[in-house]
Amino acid sequence: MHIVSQEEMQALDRYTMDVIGLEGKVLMENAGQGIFRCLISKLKAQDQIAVIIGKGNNGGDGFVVARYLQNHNFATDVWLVEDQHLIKGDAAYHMNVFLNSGGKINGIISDSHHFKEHLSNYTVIVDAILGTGIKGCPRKAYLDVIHLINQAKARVVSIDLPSGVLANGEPFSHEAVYAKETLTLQYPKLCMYTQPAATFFGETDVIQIGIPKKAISHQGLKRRVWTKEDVKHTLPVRDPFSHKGTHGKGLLIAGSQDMPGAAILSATSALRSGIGLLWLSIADKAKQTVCSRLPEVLFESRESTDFSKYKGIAIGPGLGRSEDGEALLAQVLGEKDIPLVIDADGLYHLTNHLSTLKTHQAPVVLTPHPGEMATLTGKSIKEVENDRFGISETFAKEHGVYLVLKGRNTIITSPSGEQVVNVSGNPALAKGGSGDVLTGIIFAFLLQHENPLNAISNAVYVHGAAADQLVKTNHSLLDVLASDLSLTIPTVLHDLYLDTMC
Ligand SMILES: NC(=O)C1=CN([C@@H]2O[C@H](COP(=O)(O)OP(=O)(O)OC[C@H]3O[C@@H](n4cnc5c(N)ncnc54)[C@H](O)[C@@H]3O)[C@@H](O)[C@H]2O)[C@@H](O)CC1
Ligand SMILES: [K+]
Repeated sequence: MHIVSQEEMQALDRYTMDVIGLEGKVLMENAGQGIFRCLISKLKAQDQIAVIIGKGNNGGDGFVVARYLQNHNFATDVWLVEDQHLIKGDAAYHMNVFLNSGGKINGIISDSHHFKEHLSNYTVIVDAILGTGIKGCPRKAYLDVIHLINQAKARVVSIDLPSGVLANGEPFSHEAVYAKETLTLQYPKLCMYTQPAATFFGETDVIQIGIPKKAISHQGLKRRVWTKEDVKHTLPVRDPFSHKGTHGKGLLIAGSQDMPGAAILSATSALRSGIGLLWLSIADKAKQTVCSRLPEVLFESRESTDFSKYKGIAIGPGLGRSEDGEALLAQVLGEKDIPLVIDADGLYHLTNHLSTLKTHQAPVVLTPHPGEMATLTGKSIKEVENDRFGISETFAKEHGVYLVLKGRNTIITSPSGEQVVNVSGNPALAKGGSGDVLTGIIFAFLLQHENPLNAISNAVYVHGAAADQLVKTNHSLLDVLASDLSLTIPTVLHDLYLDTMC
C-alpha cells in the first residue's frame, strides 16, 4: 500500500476531479460513507456522539458522517468550530445536504459554555476539525477545542488525521487530538510513521474513497508500506535442483576480541536465513571463542586479499574502530562488483570513504541507526529524526546506495529514491545485538534475491516479525535477547512459507 505526502494526496484528489471528472463532493460522500461504515461496527445503540467540525474539507467529511449517523438513529450532535457562512465548496454542499436532511448545527464559538457543558455527556467524539490542509500550529480557537477534546472521556475517532498533526511528519510542539482510532482516507500519510505525530493516531484503518487507478499510476507514488502479503509474494522460492553454491557464497567480516558475540549473531542469522555458504573473517584473538559456536561456518584469514570467490560481503558487526578495521573496509570497497552490506563499525569507518560509494557497480546496503545516520550526514540525531524520509532519500540518491534507516518503522530507500516502510517489530528490539541479527538476515536475503529492495524489505520484516512472535508467545518486551531473535527466524519463515512450501 502506498504512503502519501500532503501534496501527493492533494494531487491525487485534483487529478481525480479535474482530469477524470469525479467530483470532489462524490469523493467526500465516499469518504464520509466509508468512515460511517467502519464506525458503525463499533457503536452501541446508547452511544451519545459528537461530530466536531472545522471549516475545510475534513469538516465536510464530518457532515457526511453526521448525516449517516442521524439517518441510522444514533444520538448525534454536530458542533462547528467556525461560523456557518465561512464554510465553502464541497464542505458547504454537504453542510446544506445535512441541514436539508433535518440536521442541526451548534456553534462552538457562539456557545462555548454550552459546548464545554455538553462535552462530558458524549461517549464518542468524531474529530473532523483539521485534516491534510492544516498549516502550522492550529489557531487559538482550534487549539482550545483540541484541548477540550483531549480532556473528555469519550472515545475519540479522528477522520483522516488527528486534528493538529502535520501531514508530512514535520516536527511540532503544539497540542493535537489524541485519537483512540484514526480512519485515514485512501492512503496512510507520511506522518503516521514519524514522531511526534505517530503517537496521536491510536489504532489506524485506511478507508478507500474511490480514487481511480489511473490517478494513482499518473502520480507515480514511490513510497509504500511493506506488508506480510508483500513478503509472501516476494520471498525467493528454492529450485529443487539448487545446491549450496546457488544460495550465496558470502564473506562476513565481523567480530573483534571485545565483541566476538556480534559475529556469532550475524553469522547465525545469515545461516538461519538461507545463505548457502558462509565464511567468517574474525580477529584471531576472537576466533577461539566463536569456533565451537559456529560449526557451519568456514573461516577466512583476516590477512586475505583475494575476495573474488565471494558473491557478497557484509562488514561491520563488532569489527572495532581500529585502523585495521578501516583498512579492511577500504579493501572491501575496492571490490566494485561484489554486493556489500555495511553496518555498525563499518559505518563508522565509512565516513572517510563516502565518495567511493557512487562508483560501486554492485548494490551497497547501509544499515545505520539514527546516531550512525547523523555521523554519516554530519547532522544531529534530532535533525535526522525530524526528517527521516527526506534525509534517507537525499543520502541514498546522492551515494547510490540502499539505505536502511533503523528505528520504529524502519525506512528502506533505494538508490532511485523508492521507499519502503516496515511495520513489523516492537520495542523488544531496542537492545544490543539486534542490529547484528538484522545484518545477517539482510546479507543472506540479498544473496538469494534478484531485487535488492525486495530482499532488504523482507529481511527487515522478518527481523521485526521475530520480535513480534517472541512477545506474542512467551516473552515480554523486556527480556528478548538478540540470540532469541536469531532462534526465532525459523518460526517466522515457516509461517511465511506455509502456503508456498519452500
Ligand atoms: N476533494 C478533496 O480534496 C477531498 C478531501 N477530503 C478531506 O479534506 C481534507 C483536506 O481538506 P482541506 O484541504 O480543505 O483542509 P482541512 O479540512 O484539513 O483543513 C484546512 C482548513 O483549515 C484551515 N486551516 C489551515 N491551517 C489552519 C490552522 N493552523 N489553524 C486553523 N485553521 C487552519 C484552512 O483555512 C482550511 O479551511 C482531508 O484531510 C480529507 O479529510 C476528503 O473529503 C476526500 C476528498
Ligand atoms: K481530523
